[in-house]
Amino acid sequence: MPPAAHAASPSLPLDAEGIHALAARSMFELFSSISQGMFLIDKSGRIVWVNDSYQRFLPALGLQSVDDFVGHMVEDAIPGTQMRRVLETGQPELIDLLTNRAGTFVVSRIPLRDDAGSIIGAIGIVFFEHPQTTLRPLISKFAQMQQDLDDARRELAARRSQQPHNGAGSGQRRAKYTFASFIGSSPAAAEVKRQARRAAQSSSPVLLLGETGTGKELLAHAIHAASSRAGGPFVSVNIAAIPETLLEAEFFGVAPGAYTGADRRGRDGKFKLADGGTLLLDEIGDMPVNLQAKLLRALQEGEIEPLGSNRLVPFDVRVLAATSRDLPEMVRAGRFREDLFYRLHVLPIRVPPLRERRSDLPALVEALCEELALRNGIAPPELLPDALALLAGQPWRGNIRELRNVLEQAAMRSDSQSLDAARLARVLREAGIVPAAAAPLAEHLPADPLAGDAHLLRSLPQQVAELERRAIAAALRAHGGNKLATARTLGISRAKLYERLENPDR
Ligand SMILES: Nc1ncnc2c1ncn2[C@@H]1O[C@H](COP(=O)(O)OP(=O)(O)OP(=O)(O)O)[C@@H](O)[C@H]1O
Repeated sequence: MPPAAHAASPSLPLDAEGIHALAARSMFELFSSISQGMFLIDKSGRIVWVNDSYQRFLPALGLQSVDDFVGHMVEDAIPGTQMRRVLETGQPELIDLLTNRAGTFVVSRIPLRDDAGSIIGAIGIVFFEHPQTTLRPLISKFAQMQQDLDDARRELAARRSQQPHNGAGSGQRRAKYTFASFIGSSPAAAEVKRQARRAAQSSSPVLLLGETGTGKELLAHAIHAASSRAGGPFVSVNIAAIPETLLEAEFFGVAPGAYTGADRRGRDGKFKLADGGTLLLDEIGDMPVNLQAKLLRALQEGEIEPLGSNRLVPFDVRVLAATSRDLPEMVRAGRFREDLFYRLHVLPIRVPPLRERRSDLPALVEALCEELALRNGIAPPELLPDALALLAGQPWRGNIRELRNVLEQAAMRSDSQSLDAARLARVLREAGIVPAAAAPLAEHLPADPLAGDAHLLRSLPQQVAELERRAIAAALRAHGGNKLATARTLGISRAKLYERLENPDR
């Protein structure tokens, strides 16, 4: 039975048993006062006691008074509760997340036993409500630590691959994404994936052109992962992020003895690190003109000259380049070498902005919400139809990166799991975006409205293949990835489905 809610009596005998009883009682009182709420159930699962602070959750649970709570079976009063599991297993659950109509909570469930060790009931404790906001500092700290750990691991891998007995091709730098990571089945997304898959089969340079945040880097990873070099390293260098004076060493490396001090031993450049694999030259439009000539020479000769050395070192690297700048315009203005442009422009791929593939928005939102929920340890936010329509109306100049940031901010600032248009509009304004009018939900449209009929002016087999791809993707989504159910819905055999999935371009 619930202990009295007053301080422990000083008259208790202070033998071992008495101290134990005192400790148990003060722990109970401590938890009752520091937590957001606490209740007890008996061994049948009936609620027998609730403390005062818990009672403020009752209206959100749809209950009028304590009488609707105490005396009722726990699962009737608290949707989604796992208290019965504790009665059944006898195992405490020290920390768990519970989400129901009243919100998301960090909870503890502790079994209660009698002197003979039999379960006589359980204590339910709510430690935090709205962990998305109350635990935010903790979650951010954890995310930061995770980031630091990832950085340290990358650094370590980079150092190892620079050591002479552990070659750069040891495969520690792997692609982070595959084509499956590129979400979207709109005509524009399907076309860019088709071109990128083709590019993966070739060894020529690829130039990824598109606005910021459209997924150029993601596609570069995917091209590498699907290419014959997938077993080799994938190395990326962000030219815009490196000071001009350090770029040459970063690209081509430094010979031993070229510098005094810490760098005396020499250092491999990105071309060496990517040997046997793929090198992404990200933000190639930011390459200083004097280095453009050196890069062109390296690409033409297949050899680099580390700083401070007079030796040419051959490399075996497949080069991908990406930029959000207007490279042809830069060539016209004399800010980018024409010969280097043509050297890189062998397989150009234009990655479309989000506003040209608005019909991908629902799928992107779903994938991004799941990703951010996993990363932040929260339940994935759900967007109500008016919220999706609002997102569909925005120009998204920062594209998918901007969409992801907006969703993350909305999820972190919201106490509820479902997000409506009003809440999102507030987040957009706080992010400095004046919300544009909502647009009809893309999934109700026959095709991408901005694409007009242009997507129909292609060969029929191409369009049929595309329709098949979209139908397969939609059926897979509807069946949560279950291939047998997908094949049944589409009226094809499972073998045929696998064949199509493996070779979507047929
Ligand atoms: N089609 C997509 N599906 C899922 N996520 C995507 C997609 N495209 C981009 N993203 C995500 O959006 C973010 C930005 O993508 P990425 O860095 O590849 O863009 P970018 O075009 O290289 O941008 P920048 O030019 O600014 O470097 C990444 O987190 C990426 O995972």
